[in-house]
Amino acid sequence: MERVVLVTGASSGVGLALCRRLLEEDGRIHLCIACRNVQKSEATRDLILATHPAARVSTVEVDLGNLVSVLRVARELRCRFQRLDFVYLNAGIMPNPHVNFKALWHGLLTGKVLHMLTTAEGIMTQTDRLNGDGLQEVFATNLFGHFILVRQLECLLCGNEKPSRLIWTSSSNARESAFSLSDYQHAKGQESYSSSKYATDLTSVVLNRKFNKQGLYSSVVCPGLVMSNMTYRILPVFLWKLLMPIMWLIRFFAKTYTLTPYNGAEAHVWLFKQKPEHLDALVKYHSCTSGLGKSYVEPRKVNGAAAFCCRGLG
Ligand SMILES: NC(=O)C1=CN([C@@H]2O[C@H](COP(=O)(O)OP(=O)(O)OC[C@H]3O[C@@H](n4cnc5c(N)ncnc54)[C@H](OP(=O)(O)O)[C@@H]3O)[C@@H](O)[C@H]2O)C=CC1
Ligand SMILES: CC(C)CCC[C@@H](C)[C@H]1CC[C@H]2C3=C(CC[C@]12C)[C@@]1(C)CCC(=O)[C@@H](C)[C@@H]1CC3
Repeated sequence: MERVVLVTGASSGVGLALCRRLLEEDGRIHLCIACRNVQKSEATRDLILATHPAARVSTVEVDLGNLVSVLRVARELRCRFQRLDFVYLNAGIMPNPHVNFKALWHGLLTGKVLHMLTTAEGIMTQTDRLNGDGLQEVFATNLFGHFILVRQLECLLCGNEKPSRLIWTSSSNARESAFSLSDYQHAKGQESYSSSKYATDLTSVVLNRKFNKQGLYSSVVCPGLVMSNMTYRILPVFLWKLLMPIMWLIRFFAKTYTLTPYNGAEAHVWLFKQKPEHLDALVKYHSCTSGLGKSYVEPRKVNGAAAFCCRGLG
């Protein structure tokens, strides 16, 4: 039976590399790519078919920051498919990023520089805004749109012969201290990206609690630092290119400097091959690349997730 795999944010970066890598793993899957509009869907399908001409690739359009669009695509998917085996919840944004280089320099003096270079803790802020639905844009796009999509697709994901899987692209920038239940959309702070990714980690834990019995399993991954449209909005492309030799050097000390979308998709592809019953719901799977360029996956506990579960909030 062919497996049906849905990937959001498939038009570029990690999502596009993931689509190609999944087809390298199993050329018989039915890949359904979700992009923002028809032009992007068709261009992405052409790109994928150029390297995998025999692949079965279909398209759907969704703006994850627009609830009407999410409900519409869920309806369309329910009509088109009888079940979904894998859903990669990968689309994401980081609008108006700002890097505090002074704090990075201070980190160098206080010995925290490696932590800063891998998590961006204390050196990155964003300016968020309200979207058309009156929700904070980062929360809505990175988490809430995906969450509503999952809930709307329950009938395709639960109670199937084989377990179905949700795989969320989170981040090592996810931080407990950036998230607050009393301001879960992060309207008041300037770390909306970090908050949305931490909320994603917790959501995955809670989804496992609720749905494992019905054969649906959820995992979170971090692709590491990847050169993509997202990072090209943080610093200009030419500067990243100039910094490339330094980043290859940093990679000897910071294994999460995966740098390419292909390497960044390592954990996503690894999870595709694992039995979900053997995975730990409280772990985030990190794509890593060694100094010599070898890719591998490292599991790390999600900070505060166990405590969150114990408090019974799930
Ligand atoms: N790059 C990095 O270093 C890291 C990235 N990540 C995460 O990886 C994921 C992929 O990002 P990456 O590949 O780097 O960046 P890209 O910007 O290349 O990819 C983001 C994808 O999300 C899509 N997207 C954005 N907003 C929406 C929306 N409202 N509705 C539907 N699709 C949308 C984009 O579509 P469109 O082409 O239309 O804009 C694009 O396909 C994100 O979740 C990001 O947070 C995590 C850790 C590190
Ligand atoms: C590496 C260079 C010599 C200096 C670059 C400084 C900063 C622009 C980067 C240092 C740490 C980076 C980082 C991210 C963006 C660029 C930096 C702030 C992310 C926040 C990108 C998105 C993510 O999800 C995180 C995992 C990244 C963490 C590290």
